[in-house]
Amino acid sequence: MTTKEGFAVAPRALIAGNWKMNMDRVSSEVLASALAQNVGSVAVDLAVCPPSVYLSPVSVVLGSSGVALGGQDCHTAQNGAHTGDVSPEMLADLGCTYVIVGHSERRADHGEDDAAVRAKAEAARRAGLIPIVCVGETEAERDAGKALDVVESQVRGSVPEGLTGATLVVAYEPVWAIGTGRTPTADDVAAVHAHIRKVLGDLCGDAANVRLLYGGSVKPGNAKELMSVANVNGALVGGASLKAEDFLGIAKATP
Ligand SMILES: O=C(CO)COP(=O)(O)O
Repeated sequence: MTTKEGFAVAPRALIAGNWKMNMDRVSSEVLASALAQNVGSVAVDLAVCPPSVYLSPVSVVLGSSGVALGGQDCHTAQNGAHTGDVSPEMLADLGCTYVIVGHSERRADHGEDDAAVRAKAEAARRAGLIPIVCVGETEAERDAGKALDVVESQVRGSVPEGLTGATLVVAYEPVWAIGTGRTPTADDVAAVHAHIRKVLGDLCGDAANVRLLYGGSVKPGNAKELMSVANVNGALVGGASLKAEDFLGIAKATP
């Protein structure tokens, strides 16, 4: 049986919260606890990506609730003289399932290019983590009509070859939609996601099963429309992932 998007077996949508550099220990635990208690009321997979210093307490609170844990970034090495960095093996050791790589804030603030992002995604696989590889155009690139070209080039440069629906997640996050309250139209999201799916066909054996997340100003109020777009298999949520009610509201609005 195949779904309208062509999945051999439709994966559940994934709603992942990128807490970025927010929260403190107690508020992290309170939020994680609310999600752990309510995960049974949603029909999607949930994941949270807290700041690395709070992974451990959040992991304890999540326990065996089924809410998955992820890192926000990782180094490529397993260990060594890399002051301030965290290896994918360390994330796995704390119970992480996922790690975000290539977020636009890291591409912009830390000069990470596609090759660096791909190396991180490969390192994540070495540690058994599922990389959430982020791509997305800037406003100037979209205005110049280059959104599809930019995203294609990022996918080809950042996604390692040979991954599958079980070992890769890709997040489309238009830079101009992050934290701005602005979102692309459903048609624009559909066009980019269909294009990413097509490009992944050259890189992955089962591109149809790779979950493609949309990220950028996803809120409970717009989640239903955005999450209903063809080839959208979930969301990477920033601001609205910091409140249990909003994050769960997005999860509940996701088909
Ligand atoms: O960058 C994002 C998630 O990684 C999106 O952030 P916002 O949901 O705050 O726009």
